Amino acid sequence: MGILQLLKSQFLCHLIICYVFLVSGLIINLLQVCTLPLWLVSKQLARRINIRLGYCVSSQMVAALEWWSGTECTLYTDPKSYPLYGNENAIVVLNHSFEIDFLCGWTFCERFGVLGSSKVLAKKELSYVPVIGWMWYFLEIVFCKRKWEEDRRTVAQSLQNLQDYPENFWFLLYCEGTRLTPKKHQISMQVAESKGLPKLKYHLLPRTKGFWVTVQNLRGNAAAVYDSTLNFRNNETPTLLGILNGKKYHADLYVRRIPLDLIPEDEAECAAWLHKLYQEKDSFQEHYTQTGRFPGPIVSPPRRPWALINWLFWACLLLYPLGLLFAQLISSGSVLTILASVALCTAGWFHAFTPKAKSPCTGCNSPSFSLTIVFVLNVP
Ligand SMILES: CC/C=C\C/C=C\C/C=C\C/C=C\C/C=C\C/C=C\CCC(=O)SCCNC(=O)CCNC(=O)[C@H](O)C(C)(C)COP(=O)(O)OP(=O)(O)OC[C@H]1O[C@@H](n2cnc3c(N)ncnc32)[C@H](O)[C@@H]1OP(=O)(O)O
Ligand SMILES: CCCCCCCC/C=C\CCCCCCCC(=O)OC[C@@H](O)COP(=O)(O)O
Repeated sequence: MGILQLLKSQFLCHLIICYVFLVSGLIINLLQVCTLPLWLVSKQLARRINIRLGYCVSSQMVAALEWWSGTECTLYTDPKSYPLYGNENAIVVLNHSFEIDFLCGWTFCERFGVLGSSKVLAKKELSYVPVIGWMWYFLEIVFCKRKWEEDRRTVAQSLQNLQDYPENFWFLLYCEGTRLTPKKHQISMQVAESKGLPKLKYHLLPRTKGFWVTVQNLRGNAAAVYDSTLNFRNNETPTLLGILNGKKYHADLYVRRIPLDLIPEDEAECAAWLHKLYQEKDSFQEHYTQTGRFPGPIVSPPRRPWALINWLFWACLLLYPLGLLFAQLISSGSVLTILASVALCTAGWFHAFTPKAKSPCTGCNSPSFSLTIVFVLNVP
């Protein structure tokens, strides 16, 4: 193991990264609250400011992926579609199989300049997560309760609100509705069988209602659907903790641009269209498994320095007071306080990064925000 790799696996480094993320995130949440009066005066200006504030948060996670872990993200797509990416509004349909699939999505958003304005149809529970969830309120993220009777109205309304959005955005839709596990796959394929639909090997049966309502409400606003299929080389199972540990992954994303006009307006036809799309996505995954690559040419956009620059800015700003705090802690000479601080940090780290039962944060074994307590309580 090289020195750099050893450094990346150090608890102290993880603590610093999380500290910068959490504290800067909470500051940005506060700044977002301060933009509230501006919404009444100039909605478009408030939106543009929030896009940039949002970028300051999400690009930190992108920086961790691109610069800290050095993960490589390769794009397979038609070179004719490439110039349109980032220059039009689009609905992104992505498979939901990996813990960091959203982060790979964000990386491409960053490279095509739409990270701050990127949107998603997210489960309501995520809106309560400090930093990310609170930030999303101000970015007009669309939340759903996964109860169609309620969602059909609220989701449609939130999408209509985006009609006059001032910057290009990508709207991400995980049509599978939940992350793939063997158990969920088994149940999903029973549903497929009962509906007389072909079984899928690599995907859950897509939920069609959210897709239909999105397409209907973004017609005339979004130009295309980006059918995106993600996989990782060498059967890697990437995790956020792996990223934090500086583990390098290799993501491959296959994107097909489908003009929105080609998607049927009728609900039943639209549902059938989506089922067919997922059968095609399944065949692309099969191709990847067999050959180790997706069909089509590689046109990878290079990583940009902005995410790293943003992180360095926040790190400089926030590590100085932390350094003072530590100096005070050491100079206090109280062994008890020092030991209590170390114990709190360790407990916080374990609580945040060990698998646990379903949490409202991610619904799986992803980090929670309990790390906050470490910093709040770590006062000499
Ligand atoms: C160039 C580069 C291109 C691309 C780059 C890639 C990406 C970058 C883009 C943007 C990035 C932006 C942000 C990313 C950041 C973070 C994202 C993080 C998290 C979000 C993740 C989530 O929260 S996923 C969960 C929420 N989302 C969804 O659920 C969406 C999908 N769901 C739906 O659409 C649903 O229809 C619904 C939510 C609208 C309503 O749900 P409800 O359950 O009430 O209704 P359904 O119709 O779905 O259910 C009833 C029907 O379903 C059948 N059924 C029952 N069981 C199953 C089953 N197990 N599987 C499938 N179907 C089932 C049932 O029979 C009913 O069928 P009917 O025929 O009777 O309707
Ligand atoms: C700079 C590095 C910063 C390190 C600190 C990391 C802290 C990151 C913490 C949280 C990031 C929140 C991202 C939210 C996206 C989570 C994706 C997700 O949770 O999808 C839910 C979906 O599956 C459906 O779940 P279930 O059907 O309920 O199961």
